[in-house]
Amino acid sequence: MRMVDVNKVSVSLGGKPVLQNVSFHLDAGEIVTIVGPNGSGKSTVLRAIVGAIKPDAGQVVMPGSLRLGYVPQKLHIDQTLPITVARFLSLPKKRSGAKIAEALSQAGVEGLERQQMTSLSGGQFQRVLLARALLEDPQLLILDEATQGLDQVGSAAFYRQVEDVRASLNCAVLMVSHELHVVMSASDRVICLNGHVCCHGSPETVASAPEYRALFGTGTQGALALYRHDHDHSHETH
Ligand SMILES: Nc1ncnc2c1ncn2[C@@H]1O[C@H](COP(=O)(O)OP(=O)(O)OP(=O)(O)O)[C@@H](O)[C@H]1O
Repeated sequence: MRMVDVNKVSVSLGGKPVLQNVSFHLDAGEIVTIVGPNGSGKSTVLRAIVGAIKPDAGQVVMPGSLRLGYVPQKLHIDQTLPITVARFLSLPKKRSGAKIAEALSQAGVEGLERQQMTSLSGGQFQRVLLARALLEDPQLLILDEATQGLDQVGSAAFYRQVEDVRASLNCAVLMVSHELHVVMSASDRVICLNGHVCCHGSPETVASAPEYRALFGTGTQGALALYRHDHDHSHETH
């Protein structure tokens, strides 16, 4: 089932063209990753999808009833502000203890309710943000650089959690990341953006596309193979 159609979208910001004629789609249950250099318009596409920006041309088509969950890059919580995880998850909407416990468990951080937000590790914090998005019971989960500040092992673990969430909720996932080899391996399809769609397809197709290599070099594919090996726990000889 078609979930989101980004149809020939162009956006200018501050008089500068940021997106030109960008088209792609997202089907139910798919994990799609947008990669691209700094300033290539990745966040702008997400903002157009969530309705925070109106395209100058083209349109984003999706069912009006679509439930979205959004995981931001980072959220700053004042170190002096005492707030527990359970309370944080009950803002702005009051949530039942059972619903909070379920979302934390789906995000892989069961039992954190009574911890202070400021005492969480980087990985736990991002998972609490994931839990917050899951409280919406999303049909589409959007993640914008959700693992900034985590090390590579932490990022890989986070994106594996996202794959588990997709498998159990059957939601579509659209994410943006700089960690090419990690996110690409967790994706069904990859869109390489640089103001326009440079190339798209399976992670392997994109990693070997000349347009992608021109932007990112050739280093990624080896890392991709390594991560896949790691991730599958397959032990065939290569
Ligand atoms: N409100 C704004 N006014 C003017 N220019 C903007 C505005 N927001 C973003 N831009 C510009 O639009 C371009 C694309 O920004 P965007 O944040 O979408 O890129 P990105 O690919 O997500 O970048 P990064 O990887 O650095 O997060 C950048 O050149 C940025 O400076």
